[in-house]
Amino acid sequence: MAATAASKHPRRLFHGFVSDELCKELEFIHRSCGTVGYRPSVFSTTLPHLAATNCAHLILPFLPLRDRLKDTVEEAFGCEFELFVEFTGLISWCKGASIGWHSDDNKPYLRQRDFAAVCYLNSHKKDFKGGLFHFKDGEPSSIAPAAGDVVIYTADERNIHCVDEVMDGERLTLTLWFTRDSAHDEDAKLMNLLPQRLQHGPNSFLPFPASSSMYWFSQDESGFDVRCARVRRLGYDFCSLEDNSSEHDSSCDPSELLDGRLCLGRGDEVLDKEFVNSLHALQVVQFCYWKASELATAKEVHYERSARLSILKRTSNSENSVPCNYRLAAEVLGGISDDDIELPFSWDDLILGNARWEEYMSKLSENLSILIPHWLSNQTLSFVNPADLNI
Ligand SMILES: O=C(O)CCC(=O)C(=O)O
Ligand SMILES: [Fe+2]
Repeated sequence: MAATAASKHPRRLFHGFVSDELCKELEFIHRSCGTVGYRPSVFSTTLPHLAATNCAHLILPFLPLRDRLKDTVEEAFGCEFELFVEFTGLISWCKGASIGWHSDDNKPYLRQRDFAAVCYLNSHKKDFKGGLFHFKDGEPSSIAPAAGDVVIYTADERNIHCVDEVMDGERLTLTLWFTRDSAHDEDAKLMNLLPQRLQHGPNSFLPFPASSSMYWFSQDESGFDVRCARVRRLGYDFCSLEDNSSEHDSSCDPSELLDGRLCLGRGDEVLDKEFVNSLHALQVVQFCYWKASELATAKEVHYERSARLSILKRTSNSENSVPCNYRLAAEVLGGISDDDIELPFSWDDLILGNARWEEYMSKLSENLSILIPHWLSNQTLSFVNPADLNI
């Protein structure tokens, strides 16, 4: 009987729960802010990490979905108690990542987890190979991730599950766990980090990188910085302007160069614009990738009015010296080799994209400044349209 089956394995699968546009926006956030994750071949972007790297404004796009998931879980499982979000994170699994049979509350430090929600942000076969999800018993028994679909289930032994090894590409999810225990409320943690943001002022939307070890992916004595790998994947690289590079202290850790001012290069050219650090440049490049088709149609109109930035010839001094194994990066992040990277956009698109990135970030940042005092007084991070707050 259906009712018995549902109570034996309380779970639900929803198709088309997350819009394509939001899937792409969250992918942009992950590819421009993510760090190396807690398991091999995994990258993650958590909300506290965004707050800690001066990107708290990038929490806003998560919130309406986060609220909707909480309501859906409470309703689907008939919760007569309040739920708290314990964890919200973008998680990507690359070649070689998998997880065997488990329940999500199966460690002493995970006992507080009552429910899970996994939102698939990209699709099996199209974006990655392998990575199918299976429940040990009950229906549905297997899920081929498709962008926009969401599976929710109880975190206990009624929903033992596993994920097949990812064979190629990057499998991206937004994963949330919910708890009845207010001591594990993620909002409370975030609330402690947000007031710092108010001190920086509403126009402070430039990212601060975390420690360079958080971006270092290592495997078998080799490795790469995920920020370098991700700009490289879109055809660019970080470089310094010639005059600056001669001043670098050769004894310093090359990864620390990624914390300071740098430029973007492509082939033998360098754009004459300094970004405050690698995360800033990476965000602009990833933003252009996200908005590539919009930028391609908008640029004719734009160039009649805008002043162009110049493109310089690269010199040997401008190479950055972070020792990345790009072959390993290409293997881990997707089957694109160094020789056949497709360039999705031109310098012109990048210049226009940089202006659009500033508009996007400053709007989010302004909204965040309106919302923080409201959140602090309510002690919860639920989504409200800033225009309705009448401040
Ligand atoms: O990404 C998925 O499909 C599920 C991942 C999982 O089981 C976990 O993170 O515990
Ligand atoms: Fe799991």
